[in-house]
Amino acid sequence: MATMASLMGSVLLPMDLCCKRDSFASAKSLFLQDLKPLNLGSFGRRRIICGCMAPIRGFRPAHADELSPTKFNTKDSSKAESLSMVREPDEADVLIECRDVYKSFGEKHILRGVSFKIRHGEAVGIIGPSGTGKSTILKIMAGLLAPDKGEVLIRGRIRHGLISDEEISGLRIGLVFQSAALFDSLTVRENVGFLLYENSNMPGDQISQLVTETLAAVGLKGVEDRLPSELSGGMKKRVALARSIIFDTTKDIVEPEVLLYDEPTAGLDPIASTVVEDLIRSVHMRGEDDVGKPGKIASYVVVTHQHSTIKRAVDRLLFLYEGKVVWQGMTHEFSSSANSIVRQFASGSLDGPIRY
Ligand SMILES: Nc1ncnc2c1ncn2[C@@H]1O[C@H](COP(=O)(O)OP(=O)(O)OP(=O)(O)O)[C@@H](O)[C@H]1O
Repeated sequence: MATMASLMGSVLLPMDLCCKRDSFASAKSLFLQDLKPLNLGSFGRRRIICGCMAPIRGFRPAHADELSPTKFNTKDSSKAESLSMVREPDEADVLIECRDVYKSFGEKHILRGVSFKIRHGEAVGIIGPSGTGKSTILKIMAGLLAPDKGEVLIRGRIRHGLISDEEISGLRIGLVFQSAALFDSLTVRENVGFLLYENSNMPGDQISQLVTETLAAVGLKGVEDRLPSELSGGMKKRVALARSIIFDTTKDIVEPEVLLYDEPTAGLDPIASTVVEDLIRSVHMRGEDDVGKPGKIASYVVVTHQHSTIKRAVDRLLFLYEGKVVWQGMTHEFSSSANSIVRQFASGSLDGPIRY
């Protein structure tokens, strides 16, 4: 059974099984087999491929009525004023919202009412002790796992169940797992262009050109024909990132993309970590990629334990502990927080409310 998968541009790829096959065709057939452990078998293939990518047209936020200026009598200024005071001004910028999310595995109650919002343009870190559910919440955001209770809203619309092209619109969600998770039997070109070869009408030479451009954006040149086994760990992570940011440039509408990174710097030496942290920044819309173009990722979320990644790659932090977000704030506020849980975690002390 695949223990890791990557959701890239809304598509799941099997990871650790790929090395057992030696052809692109085999990888394609594994693609669907591996979805079954994730309980996605009932979805047709097209639906999985297009999950999270339904057209933005006709998009209507859950609170569209409340937000409408015609909802309230404008003469009732006190009501309008009190509403404007409680409503956050940039609600329309929210791309993903987790609202009171619960998740258990058997008797283990992992998430117990997790709520937060990811806004357009944000770079957010999720931190917290081991086993507290950070990867679990990423998978729930990506649509790989369904919450037991609570809601995930994608651009204001509640997502029902797992990824499905009919229910989610206007947002691509990419999940980049800790291991680079490449198809070992495919070349770098085939890995990076996998979705486009499989699901777009783009001609092969156009995909190949796009692959080369995307690899250049993450600082890789001349590796298209190599196999993953011929790359260093850091290069593999770059290839995985290229695979998650490539998209069909012939489409009329390109939805914003949120990238979810699960421990992207785990296992890397400090310098290699810095390279990856800068890469994460560079593909973000506020950054600049390796060829000097502005990045295209609208927002990203990084689960990490690494102090350097917290400091270098994210602006805002969510601290998850005992199934809830117990603290959130800007990265620079983290080390000076008075919250005893945060203080203990930041100092690595054995004394404090966190027990191992
Ligand atoms: N599919 C699953 N089935 C059973 N238990 C699971 C499953 N997925 C996660 N868990 C359990 O849920 C808990 C939270 O796991 P998760 O990987 O989300 O934690 P985490 O905060 O990311 O941990 P770490 O920082 O160590 O990576 C763990 O105890 C884990 O064993």
